[in-house]
Formats: sequence, structure tokens, C-alpha cells
Amino acid sequence: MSILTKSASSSAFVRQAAQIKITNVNDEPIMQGAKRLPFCYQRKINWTHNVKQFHRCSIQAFSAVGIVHNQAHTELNSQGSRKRGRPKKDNSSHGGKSHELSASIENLDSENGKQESAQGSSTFQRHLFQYRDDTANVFYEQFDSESEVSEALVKFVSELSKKSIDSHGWFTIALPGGSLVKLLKALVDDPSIDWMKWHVFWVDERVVPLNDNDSNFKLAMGMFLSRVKIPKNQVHHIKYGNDAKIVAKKYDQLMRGLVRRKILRLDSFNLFPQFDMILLGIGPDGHIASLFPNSLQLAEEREWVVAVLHSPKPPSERISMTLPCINAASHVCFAVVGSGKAEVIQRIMEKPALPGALPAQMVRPSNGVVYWFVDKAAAENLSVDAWGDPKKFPAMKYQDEKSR
Ligand SMILES: O=C1O[C@H](COP(=O)(O)O)[C@@H](O)[C@H](O)[C@H]1O
Repeated sequence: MSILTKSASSSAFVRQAAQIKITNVNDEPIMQGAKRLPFCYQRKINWTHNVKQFHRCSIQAFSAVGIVHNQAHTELNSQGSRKRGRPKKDNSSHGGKSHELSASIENLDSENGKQESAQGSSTFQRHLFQYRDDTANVFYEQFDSESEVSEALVKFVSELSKKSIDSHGWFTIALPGGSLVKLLKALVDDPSIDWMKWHVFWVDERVVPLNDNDSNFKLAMGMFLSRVKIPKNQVHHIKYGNDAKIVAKKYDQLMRGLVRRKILRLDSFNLFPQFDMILLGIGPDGHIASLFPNSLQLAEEREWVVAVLHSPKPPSERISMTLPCINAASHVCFAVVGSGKAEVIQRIMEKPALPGALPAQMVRPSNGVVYWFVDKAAAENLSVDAWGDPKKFPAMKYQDEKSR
């Protein structure tokens, strides 16, 4: 078995990335993909686990991690930083001007979800916390109003659905609950969507009957799902009737069944399901899906779906996809509207937090892209125009050394 790094970038040992290909003795590829290794020790465990499932060669894989680290460093030192395109920066999107809807996946996507080119009308802005040694691609775009966010999001979902169906026959999307779902209402008016090829999941669900007003399924059905032609068996809701742990387990099994049927793809490296799109809202407390700040579930590394038994926000029993599951998606889209989210958006976008305090900051897909669709009201506390200027941002004054 060999591990090759094709490209790599890192300035710190614990934040490394590599295009990795693992081959067997006959040089046939076993796995390949772009990997970011945020915590090398944890990755060692995951890799050992993953490779064991495939080829029972955990010992080699374990020691090979060291080789990847070394190669990543060697390559970085000899070739400089990795190649990555950047979307065109256009501050008009922040100045309140109405603009051509720019959320076009054509402009932003390349094969594996990385941005290779900056052409087109994209006004997405590189996110502030886009550190040079990070491989996550995080983009932010601001709109004047909630209806503009909705229009852009619907266009984006529709385009991505076409692109996914063309490339692999299905569109797999995971929905949240809450205010985001209302923004999707206009999907019903898009005649170009091939609903027959959609598979809908929930990134989180409250463990309540499907006809309960708290049900995320019921919300999405009411907003658009019941009015489009998705075959019923492609709307993958929870099976209510047990406690949250069993509901989570069953949802996990449902997802694994769809992997076996080759409808859900597997992230070839981590072995997490790779949704074409995961949509996420944000609670005013900073929760995403049903992953609440500083909760145990945020530390989950292996499971795809977990139970939440004491959610701070009612109803208390929920299930949620885990962070590694979310981070395996090809596209993760946040859509956040309204002044009620202004404080939390500012904390997420502009204030580094302790790990776990702001789950949204932990959404960094290893081989995908994150987009933020935010309206002016939710963005009112941000200083987006200063993000690109290290002298203006973060907004702090360095104390004059002499006066200390
Ligand atoms: O409980 C939940 O809340 C969040 C946020 O909802 P919002 O109404 O404040 O936007 C949502 O994203 C999550 O899916 C849901 O279960």
C-alpha cells in the first residue's frame, strides 16, 4: 500500500491538507480525495478505522499517516502554497445596491467543490476566517432583503439540483427546520426542477409525531414538499414511535441503506455520506441543526446521526446529523435572515470562539464548500468591508509598546 500526496498546504502540523491517493500493491487506487487533517491524532484513529473496514491493513495506514504529514510539509516547502482560485470580490453586494443574483454554482464550483476560477458575476466574499493554511472554502454573500436571500437560495438549490442530477443521477439534499424552510417556498414555482430525482433528508428533526406542529418534516411539507412531484419514498423522514436514540439509529440505517443503493454517495475517505447539499439555519444561541453550543454531540467523530435528549430549545428530544456528516457534504448552505440573528452572526463571523461555543464555526467541509446567504438585517453588526484589510480588522488597536 502506498500513500501519495499530490498537493498540500500547511503552516502548522495540526492543520494539514493533502490530495491523497491510497493504492494497493498492484497500484490500483483504493481511496482518493482531498483531506484536511485538523487534529492529526483524531485522524489517525479515523483512518485506521476506515482503512480497516476496507482492507484490513490498519497498521500500515496508521503508520502511513506520518508519511502523509511529512510529504505534506516537504511539498509545501518546495512548492509554496497550494493552488486555489478565489471568487471575484465585489463590495457592491454589501453597499445596499440591488445586484444581479450571483449565487451561481457555475461560477463557484469545480469538480470537487473547490473554487478554481474567479470568473463570472460572483460577488461571494471569501470569509474572514479563511486562513491561508485551511482547505475549507467558505463564502459569504449579503442581500438587501429576506426576499432576495430567498430568491438567491432557490436559484442556487435549483442549479445545484440540475448539476447533481447530470453528474450522478440524483440530488440528495438535507433540510433543517426553522425559518430557513420558508425561504424555499418558491421552489414550487421552478419548472426546471426534476423532482423525480430528488431525495430529501433532514439534517435534524424533533422527535415528535410527523403531524405535530414542531415537526421539521411537517414544516417542509407545508412549505413546498407536498406541492411538488417527489415520489413519497424519496422523502426520508424519521420513523416516529421510539425514543430519540432509536429514532437516530433508524435514521442512520435508512441513510446507510441509501448508500448501498448508490443514491447517497460516500465520501471516499472518511466514509461519511456525501450529500449534494445540506442547508443550515442558525438559532439565536448559535445552534445549527440540533447541535447546540458546548454540547457533547459536537464532539462526535464516528456516528452519522446522534440523539439529543435534553435540547435547550424545545422539544427536548431530537436527532441530528453530526459535524463530520455535515462536513462531508459537497455544499453546505447557511441562510440567515432577520435582526434577531444579528448578534449571533457577528459572533460567528467576526469573533473567534472557544471550540464548541459556536458550532457554525466548526462547519468546514473537508472536500466541499460552505456558502452564507445573509440579509442586511442579520448582517447589521458586521464589518464586512474591513474583512480583507488586516489593518482594519479585527477591530482592535495594538498598544504602543513604549506606553506599556
Ligand atoms: O430548532 C431548530 O432551530 C434551528 C434554527 O431555527 P430558526 O427558526 O431560528 O431559524 C433550525 O436550523 C433547526 O433545524 C431547528 O430544528
